[in-house]
Amino acid sequence: MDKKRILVTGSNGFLGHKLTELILKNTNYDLCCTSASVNRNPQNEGYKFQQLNLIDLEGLGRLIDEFQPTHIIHSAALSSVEVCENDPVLCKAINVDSATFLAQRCKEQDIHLTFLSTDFVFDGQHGPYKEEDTCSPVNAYGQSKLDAEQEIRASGCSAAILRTILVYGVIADKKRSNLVLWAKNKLEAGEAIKAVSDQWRMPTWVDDLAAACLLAVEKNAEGIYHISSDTLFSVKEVVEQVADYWNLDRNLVGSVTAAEIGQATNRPRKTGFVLDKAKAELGYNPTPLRATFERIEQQIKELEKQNER
Ligand SMILES: NC(=O)C1=CN([C@@H]2O[C@H](COP(=O)(O)OP(=O)(O)OC[C@H]3O[C@@H](n4cnc5c(N)ncnc54)[C@H](OP(=O)(O)O)[C@@H]3O)[C@@H](O)[C@H]2O)C=CC1
Ligand SMILES: Cc1cn([C@H]2C[C@H](O)[C@@H](COP(=O)(O)OP(=O)(O)O[C@H]3O[C@@H](C)C(=O)[C@@H](O)[C@H]3O)O2)c(=O)[nH]c1=O
Repeated sequence: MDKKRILVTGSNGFLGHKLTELILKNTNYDLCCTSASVNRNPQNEGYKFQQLNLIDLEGLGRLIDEFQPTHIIHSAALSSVEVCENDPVLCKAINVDSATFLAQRCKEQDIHLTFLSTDFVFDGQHGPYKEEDTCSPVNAYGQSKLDAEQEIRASGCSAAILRTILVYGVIADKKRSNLVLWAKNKLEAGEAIKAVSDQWRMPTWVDDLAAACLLAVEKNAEGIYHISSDTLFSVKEVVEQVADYWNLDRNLVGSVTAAEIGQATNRPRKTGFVLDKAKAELGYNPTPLRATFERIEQQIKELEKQNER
């Protein structure tokens, strides 16, 4: 059986690192990675890497012609809410126009597209959300992702749109922090932190998200799927779970409201997802929070050993 040829965009990113690691473990896949900067993944053998700015659509088209992917996992994005608010032109170019171009190419060349989207397509007034619930983004980032979703669906290409939430975990690139690592590192340093008490999320372990992407690839899945953990926590409760698991001082965990950190209007208050469709159609099975912490602890130790070599 011919190998699947997977092109991953945003390979230097949080999810991109995990996707590279997971895809390289499977001999049925050939991998090509692309990202705006030079390859930051220390796992830099066994696949083609092409540095490319996605604004260069001609260059992106040439890469697709050269690599001839059967599947594209489009993970690249301007993923900062604030940057997207401050630079709507750049936000549209990266988050919408590149996705639109890829969808058109995928339609023309019969390539399957997996697109990463977000809970920020919702307004956060009625979570947890099903895939068919009405979208009403409250920030430019969420709007750009919804616009991309709509362009992809209008293209008629074979596509899975995976929406996810507040991704956490550990990768080799220490520059890419996230809620869990931020809380763990601060509390281990004995530093007091303030966690948001009035935002509710179903945080997603990056390893589960990468696995979900490959489920979509394997099944040539079509449509929108909600991918997250299946327990709704306030952000502060997630941080308290981190303190409890790693036996850190809960008293260092203070409260802050979304309004106090300038996130009252530009972030949805309560999201979370109903996972029935992803579980039934993809076989998606999220890892419980504390079990993800156990795996993160093991991965941190493995990375420390690799760094000692
Ligand atoms: N992290 C989260 O909590 C969530 C993420 N998502 C979505 O999942 C996807 C992956 O997220 P995550 O891994 O956190 O993203 P990151 O921000 O960690 O990585 C995004 C990657 O996109 C690349 N990129 C950005 N602009 C360009 C450009 N102009 N040309 C080429 N590459 C570019 C960057 O490349 P480089 O580093 O080389 O410059 C970066 O590595 C994104 O689409 C995001 O919107 C959805 C919900 C939650
Ligand atoms: C700065 C700060 C943030 N927080 C919380 C707020 C927020 O819920 C969480 C993460 O803060 P951030 O602003 O980095 O993350 P935020 O931009 O809210 O996260 C989003 O990222 C994009 C890519 C998405 O698609 C969304 O699903 C979501 O994951 O940390 C605190 O608790 N205390 C703090 O001091």
